Amino acid sequence: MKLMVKAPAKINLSLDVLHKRLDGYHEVKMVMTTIDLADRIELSDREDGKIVIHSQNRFVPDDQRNLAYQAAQLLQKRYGVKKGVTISIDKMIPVAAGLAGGSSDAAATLRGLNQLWNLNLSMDTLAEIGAEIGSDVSFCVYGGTALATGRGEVVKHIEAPPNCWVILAKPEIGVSTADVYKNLQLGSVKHPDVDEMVRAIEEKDYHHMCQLVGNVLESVTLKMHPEVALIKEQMGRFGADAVLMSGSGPTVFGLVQYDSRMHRIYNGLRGFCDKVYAVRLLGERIPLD
Ligand SMILES: C[C@@](CO)(OP(=O)(O)O)[C@H](O)COP(=O)(O)OP(=O)(O)OC[C@H]1O[C@@H](n2ccc(N)nc2=O)[C@H](O)[C@@H]1O
Ligand SMILES: Nc1ncnc2c1ncn2[C@@H]1O[C@H](COP(=O)(O)OP(=O)(O)O)[C@@H](O)[C@H]1O
Repeated sequence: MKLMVKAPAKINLSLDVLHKRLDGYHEVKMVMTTIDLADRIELSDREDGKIVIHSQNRFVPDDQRNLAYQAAQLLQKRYGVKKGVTISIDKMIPVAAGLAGGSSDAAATLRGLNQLWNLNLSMDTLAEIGAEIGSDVSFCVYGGTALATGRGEVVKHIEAPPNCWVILAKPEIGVSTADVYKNLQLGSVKHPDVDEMVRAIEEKDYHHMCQLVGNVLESVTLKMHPEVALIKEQMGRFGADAVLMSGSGPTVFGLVQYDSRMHRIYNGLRGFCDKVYAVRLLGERIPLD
């Protein structure tokens, strides 16, 4: 049997880091939301028990390093599944970009295999399993919009943000999330007001939401890669209502409401930047297939 699943990217509208924990992770408080840029994943049953990854993208690992592979392996081991699976990843989300592409592939694999292998697990159980793969995987299991705390795996759902365009610009560099957290100097950062961001979203106050975007990891990545600051500047100049780096970067996103403004920014950035996209917010949770 075959199954297609979509794995949408996320952006962080607000990202604060509270402190470094004893386990080496950082305690975070962030608002995440899914966007209409998604990898497409095809899952095909195998009788030989093997997990096989196919992807045309040379940056996507085809072995145990792939987060989708890890998702399938965890389900096999935990639930004694004898079947295997071929996971074909049609990669649309840029890799190592701060958009949780790998985490979303893992989450989509969990949702899809739950169905393909008749496991009947709840979304909450899939999210718990996801947390073992990576901090962002739990959120990606549900999608939608959430306040994420802990190391990112404690997910509280909130309303979808007011709808708008999201323009994404990714320079031709990849960023290691671990390096960014390692270089973060918490004494000297400006903390965003995450609670106020949640309120603005729930009140569907687009302009207040735009005023509140903030990400403590931004200064770290900007120092490592000055081209990210240049993209931010360009997006602001072309008229985005809010401009912010997503996650650990290097992707910069801009928010706009009007189609005409979206086209102006999109066209202005193309040619200047490696990859540019204009997509809608998804905002709503992914139903259990
Ligand atoms: C920064 C964020 C924001 O959403 O996203 P990305 O930029 O990766 O998309 C996340 O916190 C990234 O989550 P994720 O990419 O799942 O991280 P993990 O695989 O769990 O961890 C990778 C490494 O980042 C560091 N890490 C991650 C999460 C966290 N709360 N504290 C940390 O210190 C650790 O060094 C860890 O070894
Ligand atoms: N399915 C996958 N898709 C993309 N990258 C993956 C995948 N599985 C593992 N990786 C590895 O994870 C790293 C981070 O990728 P990604 O999830 O795209 O970025 P980010 O954590 O910045 O959102 C990549 O460098 C890649 O080697």
